[in-house]
Amino acid sequence: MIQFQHVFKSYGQGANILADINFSIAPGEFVFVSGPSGAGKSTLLKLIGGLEAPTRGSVIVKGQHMDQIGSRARPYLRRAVGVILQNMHLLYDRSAFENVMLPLAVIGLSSDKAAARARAAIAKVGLSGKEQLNPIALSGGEQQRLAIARAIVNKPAILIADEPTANLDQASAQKILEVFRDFNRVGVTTLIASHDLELLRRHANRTLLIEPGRFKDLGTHA
Ligand SMILES: Nc1ncnc2c1ncn2[C@@H]1O[C@H](COP(=O)(O)OP(=O)(O)OP(=O)(O)O)[C@@H](O)[C@H]1O
Repeated sequence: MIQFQHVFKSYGQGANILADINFSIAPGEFVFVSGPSGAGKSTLLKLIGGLEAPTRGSVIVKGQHMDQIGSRARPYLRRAVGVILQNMHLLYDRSAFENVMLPLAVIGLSSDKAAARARAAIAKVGLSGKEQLNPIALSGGEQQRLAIARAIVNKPAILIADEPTANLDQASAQKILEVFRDFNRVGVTTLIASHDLELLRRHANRTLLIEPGRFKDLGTHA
């Protein structure tokens, strides 16, 4: 599903953030990406989402070399990966519902179908009834769930999330994790970057550890 082959990544003339990274993730896996701040967790997720290109090596997602895909395949692949970045990028001049509708605008669904899908996505993350609120009126955990609804509304095969539980209390973090688990249970391959060791300890899963100058696949631990 996702393969990294000898991947190097640096920004501009800077040093390598990632150096010779190799791993593969099978369909339906649930994987944490962990490591200290600045080690390159977001960078790794952005490579999978096609938001950054490797400096060297291959990133292969659903059989496609991300650096070689033509402009026609790119939107398809972009939709295959639901991306939740650290600062969520919610639009605060629109309603929660309109935020979730945004990714549907480009795929040519009728407005009825799009609205039904957006409502279903909002229901899946437990926000039914809050559709017309501005995101600013939602709690941190609810905003995070809204960002998840927007990321899954196109039914991606892969979901990647960068620190989705940052700044949340334990109970809200737990709820967010459960939302991801629900999507994973129905087959969505899920990658979550987190440096919350407590969270990682409580949820035994395969973990990829990125430390400055070191990458380790810790495998699945109980
Ligand atoms: N667009 C960019 N241009 C230049 N440098 C960047 C860019 N994006 C990230 N970096 C640098 O790459 C390094 C890794 O950043 P990255 O965001 O991937 O780390 P991280 O492990 O996700 O950190 P955090 O846990 O703090 O979010 C950092 O030193 C960062 O400053």
